[in-house]
Amino acid sequence: MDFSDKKTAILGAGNIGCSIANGLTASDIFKPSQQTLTRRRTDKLSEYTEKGYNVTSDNIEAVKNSDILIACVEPHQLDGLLKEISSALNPEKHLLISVVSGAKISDIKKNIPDGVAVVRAMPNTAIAIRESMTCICSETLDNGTIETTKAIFDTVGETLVIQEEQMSSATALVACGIAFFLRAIRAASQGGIEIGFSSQESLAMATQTAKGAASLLGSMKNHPEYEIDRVTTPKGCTISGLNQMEHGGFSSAMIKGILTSAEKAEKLY
Ligand SMILES: NC(=O)C1=CN([C@@H]2O[C@H](COP(=O)(O)OP(=O)(O)OC[C@H]3O[C@@H](n4cnc5c(N)ncnc54)[C@H](O)[C@@H]3O)[C@@H](O)[C@H]2O)C=CC1
Ligand SMILES: O=C(O)[C@@H]1CCC=N1
Repeated sequence: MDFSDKKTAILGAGNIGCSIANGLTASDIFKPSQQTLTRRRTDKLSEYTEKGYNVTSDNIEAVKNSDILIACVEPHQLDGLLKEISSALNPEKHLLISVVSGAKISDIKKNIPDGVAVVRAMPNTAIAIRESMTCICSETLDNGTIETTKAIFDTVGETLVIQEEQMSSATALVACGIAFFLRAIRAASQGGIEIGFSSQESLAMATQTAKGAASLLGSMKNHPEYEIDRVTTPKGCTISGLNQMEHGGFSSAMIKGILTSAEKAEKLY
């Protein structure tokens, strides 16, 4: 899909908003000059101004100058943002993509004019380096908005179209999930320090090993347990370590954490 004559506005350019902007630029689907970033304190976006993005605190101006709007504010800030931009929204022109956790499409539609296309997307911060897993949903699959949204997010990682009822679960697994795996890498590197590596060496070794594990699954398409079986030599040291981790509740802690995050995500708005 060609977006060369389209413009985007990231409304609320904080952590995920800036990550999305970086990813879109890295994918070359939108040049910085095609992207507007809004934030109340624009001084915090000076590096983006220098790179050629349009930076403003004026959401209405951003909406008027753009075709694809990506709402990236915190859940409690969403209603205020939507009420502010409502008069500038044009059903003939705008596609509104919300990455806001917990806010349903029906919630969003209460605050905007009839007919404006609304899609929800749930990316993660790895979108900045085009390695996001982004889950997408809309009310209807037949008006082209999903295709457009998918075409955008396909350039910055993998995408999956899901039902809206699954969106809080997706939030836990893919958006929060980045933090879960980062914490796992940190834990591994702490273990590495205890067995003799410097902090830097240990983190580099844990990071590359985690990347290798993820890439193995991505390339070979095998179940993790199949790949684990290839590492666990009978009576060897891997199974000893793995079983010790399970005695400590490793899998259980990850599963319970994901359930807790999904429940919280549902209540965020
Ligand atoms: N951080 C993450 O990894 C992910 C976050 N999300 C969702 O994205 C949303 C944003 O999360 P974060 O980026 O972490 O929060 P954040 O607090 O870093 O970013 C929100 C930004 O919006 C700005 N803002 C608030 N009201 C505004 C307004 N009326 N006009 C312009 N700017 C305004 C704030 O100043 C802030 O910079 C949340 O709803 C969150 O649930 C979704 C996926 C991943
Ligand atoms: O922690 C949060 O609430 C947001 C949503 C997913 C990632 N960050």
